[in-house]
Parts: sequence; structure tokens; C-alpha cells
Amino acid sequence: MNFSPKLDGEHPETVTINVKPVRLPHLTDYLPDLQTHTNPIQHNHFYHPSDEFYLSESDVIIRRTLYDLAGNSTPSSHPAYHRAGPRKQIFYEPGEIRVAIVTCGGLCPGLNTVIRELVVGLWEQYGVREIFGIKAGYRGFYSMDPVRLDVKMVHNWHKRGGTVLETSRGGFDLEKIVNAIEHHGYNQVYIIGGDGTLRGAVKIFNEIRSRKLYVGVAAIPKTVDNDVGIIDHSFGFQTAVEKAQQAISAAHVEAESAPNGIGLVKLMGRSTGHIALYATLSSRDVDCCLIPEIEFYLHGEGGLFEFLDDRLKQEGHAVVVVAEGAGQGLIPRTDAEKQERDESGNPVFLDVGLWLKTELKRWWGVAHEGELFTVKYIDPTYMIRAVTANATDNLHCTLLAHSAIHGVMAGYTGFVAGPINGNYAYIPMDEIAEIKNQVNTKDHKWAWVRSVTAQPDFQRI
Ligand SMILES: Nc1ncnc2c1ncn2[C@@H]1O[C@H](COP(=O)(O)OP(=O)(O)O)[C@@H](O)[C@H]1O
Ligand SMILES: O=P(O)(O)OC[C@H]1O[C@](O)(COP(=O)(O)O)[C@@H](O)[C@@H]1O
Ligand SMILES: [Mg+2]
Repeated sequence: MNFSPKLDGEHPETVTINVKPVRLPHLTDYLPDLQTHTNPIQHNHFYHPSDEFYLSESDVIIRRTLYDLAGNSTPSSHPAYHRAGPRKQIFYEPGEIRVAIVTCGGLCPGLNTVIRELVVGLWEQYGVREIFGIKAGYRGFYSMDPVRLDVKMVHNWHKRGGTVLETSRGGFDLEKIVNAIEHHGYNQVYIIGGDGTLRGAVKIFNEIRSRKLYVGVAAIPKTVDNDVGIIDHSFGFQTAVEKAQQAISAAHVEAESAPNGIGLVKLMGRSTGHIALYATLSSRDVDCCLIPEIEFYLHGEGGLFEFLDDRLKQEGHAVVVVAEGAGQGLIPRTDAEKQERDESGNPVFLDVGLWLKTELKRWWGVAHEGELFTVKYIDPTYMIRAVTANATDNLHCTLLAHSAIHGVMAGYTGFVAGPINGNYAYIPMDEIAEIKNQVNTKDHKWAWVRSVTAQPDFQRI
């Protein structure tokens, strides 16, 4: 596919962009004789769909929106993903659909909204009545009884934090999970989880495909850390940033109200500092933001303590925000601690906030013996994710859930529903599972953090 925007003035040439549609797995790849059915939305009196209401394979979203028209560093082709939305024909008979929904990994604001909207969307738009919740993450497929869900039951779930279905880490046993899917006769599986969950979902999808099962698998990316690649942002992230403001404000008040006061806030962010970065930019009370993507150091020229010394002299107080995964290499730990992993295999972190607090006090004691100094450490980690989604995230969760449903009904499988450039798209699971969204420390946002805080760049002099 080509399109050729005409440019006026200085750039008279036509620029051709080669758009490459990204192929999505489809049930008919291995079940070629599947029957199609008219989408039941066609007869839903609330919708009255016209032909434009439906999307087709030719509706795509081009991933890249920024171009250098001088042709510098322009790749030869541009991936375009299928747009999410209802298709005129579906590959399921509504009366024969049996759905499983599971939530895995850590909490994230909006989980319950996604579950609710999956149930409501399936029930109201497609007439599905066999909908089951899998308890406690992947392990629940084979070790617990499923919970039957209906619209009445989930009515208020979007007003609750956490996940009513419960979640867990670990417990991924591919054989047992796919056996359970077969045993229970599920033909649609909706998986809500983060990077680890998505890697598991790819395996489940591959196994289902190799067994040639009539089962569509869709995932909805969940991560409070916003560390899943390709998509614009994950649900719950904005709520978490908003919630983090309260901790930063409290740290600021505490710091301001003491001679040489430091307010220290630890925010979530296992290997990416998005929450810390966005919270810093929106708060403007932060003097220094430490993220996993930037190695920092404490002592010497250009270090954290030299900077804070200066800030305390000038302002009398300072606020430091640290992402939980920052500075992990600096914290002394035993060999056993270095090997420690959670049940999913994620490295277990030491508390960077507590360590920093101790180091700050030690430094001050030596550098300014006898002078008053206070560090107030606030750790709101679970408070920013164990909350109800805000209005924007709730809407986002709804659109994600409905997008996933329309995609599965259309026979697509092994995909993730997510926002790309403000529109909802279907992305192959294996592609998204391997791409981490890290803070780009070379772009304007990080430069903006530096200009707001005037913090050091921690490039050793
Ligand atoms: N590489 C993997 N292969 C299969 N399953 C995985 C993989 N990584 C994680 N999982 C499973 O995915 C689930 C959630 O993973 P976890 O890393 O805890 O959270 P998240 O999905 O939020 O990143 C767990 O049940 C875990 O066992
Ligand atoms: O819930 P736990 O096991 O205490 O883990 C905390 C971790 O969960 C998170 O909130 C989210 O991580 P996941 O998206 O990988 O589940 C991280 O920010 C944090 O490091
Ligand atoms: Mg993760």
C-alpha cells in the first residue's frame, strides 16, 4: 500500500511512504472451513448499524506518525495495524460461545472495569451467556473452579479497585492451562496482564494453534508501570500518576516545614520510570527524579548529594522522587539477595527509598555535623495502584474490552487490543510481548524533567 502526501513550498516533491499491513493470526489459518455469521449487532435496535459502522481488513492505523521529510532515517516500510472495531461477519454462533476471562500479575487501576466491560459487551452486543471468570491468575485455569459471570453481577465492578477475580504471579503451566481450556469448552479466552502475562499468552496461543483448537485468544495489556511497548499507554497509568501527586505534595509539605528538610517519595516502576517522570512533570514540586533508565551516583562532583547540598542551601528543602527500580545496582546485597526472584521470575528489589534515606542521613552527619536535617520517606507504592480507575482510564478500559471482543468475534486470535496514535488497534501478541517501553532519555520529555528540576545528568565528570 502506498500513499503520497503532496507538500507545498520548500518541499515540492511527493513523498511516498510504503505502508506494510501487519498480518494478524486468524482462526481460518488452521480451521479453513469455519462458517461466518452475520454480526448480531446488525439486529440490535440500539445500534442501527450502517455500512460505515463496520470495519474491515483494509482499515489500518500506521504506527509511525512522525517523519523527516528530508528522508533522514526513514525506514523503507511502515507497519500498519488493523483497526479495532466490529466486523460485519463474525466467526462464532453467539449461542455457542463460552468465554474465559483471567487477570494475571500485579494490580492496576481499571482491571475490574475491563472485566465488567468484557462481560457487558459480550452479553449485550453479542448475546453471549456463558461467561466465566478464572480465579487467581493463570494457576486458576487448572486448580480452581471458574466463576460464572453475568451483567447483573458485574454492574458495579468499575467502582472497585483491584480485581474481583483475584490475581497471582507464577503458576504458569502450559499443558495444564490448555488442557483446562479444552476441558471446559471455552472457545474465547481473554487474558488481562502485563509483559509476563503476554509472554505466557503467546505460548497459550501457540499451543492452541498447534492443537488446532477452535479457540480465539486475545489479551488486554495491563501495566501500572506503562512498560508495554508499541501501545500509546496502558490503562491505569494515568490514575496512578494522579494518585502519586498526593504523596509528592505531602513530601513537599513535610520538607518545607523543617530546616534542611528532604521529602523522599518512592514510586512504582520496576524497570521503567514512566510513573516517576510523569508525576514529576505534573507536580513541579520535585527537585530530583531518579529512574531506572539513568544510572545515578551519590558522592562527588555531579552526584546527588552535591546537588541536594546546593538545593538545601538555596531553598532550605528538597523533594526527591525515586522509581523503585532505580539505583538497584548501588544497594549492597548478598549473593542470595541478588538471585532472589518472585514467583513469576521477576527480580526482587531492595527498598531503594529506605537505602537512600539511610545514605542521606549518613552523608549529612559527616558533611554537616550538628546541623538540623530531616528526611521524610513516603512509600505510596500500593496506594497508587490499589485504587479505582479515574474517568479517563475507565473509558479507556471500556474501549479496550470492546475492541478485544470485536476482534475475537471476527476470528482474529493471538492478538492484543491497544491504542496506537489515539485509535484502537489489533497487534500480534508475539510482537508486543517482546517490546519494552522504556523512558527515552534522549527526547524532550526527559530534557523537560531536567529543566524543571535542574538536576544533574549523572554523567561522571
Ligand atoms: N516467559 C513467561 N512464559 C510464560 N508465562 C510467564 C512468563 N513470564 C511470566 N509469566 C506468567 O505470567 C503471569 C504474570 O507475570 P508477571 O511477570 O508476574 O506479571 P505481569 O504480567 O504483570 O508482568 C504469571 O502467572 C507468570 O507465571
Ligand atoms: O505486586 P508485587 O508482587 O508486590 O510486585 C510489585 C510490582 O508490581 C508492579 O506494580 C507491576 O508489575 P507488573 O505489571 O509486572 O505486574 C511493579 O511496579 C512492582 O514492581
Ligand atoms: Mg511485568
